[in-house]
Amino acid sequence: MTEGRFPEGFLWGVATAAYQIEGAVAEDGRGESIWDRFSHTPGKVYQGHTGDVACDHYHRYRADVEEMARLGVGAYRFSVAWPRIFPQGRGQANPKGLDFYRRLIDALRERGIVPVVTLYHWDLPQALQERGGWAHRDTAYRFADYAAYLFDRLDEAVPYWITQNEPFVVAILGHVTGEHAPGLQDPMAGFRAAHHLLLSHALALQAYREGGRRHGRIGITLNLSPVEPAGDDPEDEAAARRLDGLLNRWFLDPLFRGAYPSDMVAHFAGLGLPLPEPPQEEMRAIAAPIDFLGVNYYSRQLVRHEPGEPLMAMRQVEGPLPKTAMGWEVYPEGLRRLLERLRHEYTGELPILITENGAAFDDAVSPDGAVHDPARVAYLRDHLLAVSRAIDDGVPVRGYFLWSLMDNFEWAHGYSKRFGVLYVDFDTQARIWKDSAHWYRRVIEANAVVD
Ligand SMILES: CO[C@H](O)c1c[n+]2c([nH]1)[C@H](O)[C@@H](O)[C@H](O)[C@H]2CO
Repeated sequence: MTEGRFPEGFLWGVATAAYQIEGAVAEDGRGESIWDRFSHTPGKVYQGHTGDVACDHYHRYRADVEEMARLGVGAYRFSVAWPRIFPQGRGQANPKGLDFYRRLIDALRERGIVPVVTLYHWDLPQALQERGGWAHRDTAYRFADYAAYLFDRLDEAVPYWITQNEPFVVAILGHVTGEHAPGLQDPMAGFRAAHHLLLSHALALQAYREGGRRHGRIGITLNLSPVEPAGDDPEDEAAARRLDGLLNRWFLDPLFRGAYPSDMVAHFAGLGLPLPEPPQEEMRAIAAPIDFLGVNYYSRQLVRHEPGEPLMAMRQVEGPLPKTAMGWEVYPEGLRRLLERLRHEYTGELPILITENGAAFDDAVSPDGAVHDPARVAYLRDHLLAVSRAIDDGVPVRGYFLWSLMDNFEWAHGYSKRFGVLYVDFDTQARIWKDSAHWYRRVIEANAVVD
């Protein structure tokens, strides 16, 4: 394959998530989510922004699907809002919630766009949080019930299912740093949540495999990054190994080796965090075969040893490379290296989908009415070239989902960070194609990186 070209049938897509784009948070029976609660809690989100309206996708989905068709994407990755399906997280289902996703999926299929459905993208029903949330084992079983409910009713039309989006972020930012909902700062709750998220994946996987004739493929999405020492001090290298152990291996090892990384278990035990030995049958279920691994890649992590930092004895440092509006280094080579590592250490010939890759930049509408975003075009081009090189080296990458279709609610940053290839004017809800959208359309058409 010549550099920059992609295999026949490569899946080109865009990605979004329910709470970030839908709005209509109290419409048609939807229940409250932890992000509704968190975003309405003063001081948690930039300038008090919430997902109450977001991109109003709940009402504008047909027009948004038309934009996807104009882009020429073959697939669309979106998430189902659990609180629309089960407003209390369990018990009584909400038919109007399911109906919205049926209409969305029908609109996609009418335009030849494959739905790729993420079951959980952070919007836990608040009622389940009040029963303990992900730190409570029962939530994993409620997730499996929710997943089975959707499998039984939507599987005929959904070729790809993703159980969890980024369990690391849910566990650590939601339960240890407190930057995300539910805003806890309790390391033991974080470790319990991490295990219950993996358990929920395992239980949903069992429900999929055992639930009679199923038509699709099922996997999980992890946020993964190369972790590098900021200097050549052996202590910095050890710190990098520790962050790699928590960010990457804490999830990859259970999924592909059936056990938590022993060096990290020992590290936390040494801190007086004796993690309970998980039942072996749970670890076996977590390691059950999946059909693909979803990889979200944005940048690398650069770390130094920091003796005073209580959990990891490390601190992340700013690197020298050009950065996006999030302050993340632009490091496309990291994506190629990550994919090579995955193939050699974990996934082998298992198909990989890049389920998120993209960048935020300070976009603005120019006097000519266009949105010129050369930095995003350059970011996307270089990362697609990295994917193409990995494929040429034999890594079985089967698809790429650009984050994101359109500017949306960027969690604690609210609407201050724009990741879309479509600019959203949140006052009018107008969608304006950025130069990167025109470029991405040409990439898809050519099935290759273009200038
Ligand atoms: C380190 O970045 C993470 O992997 C990551 C980045 N992102 C994500 N995870 C989430 O899956 C999306 O909901 C975010 O909107 C998106 C952009 O921030």
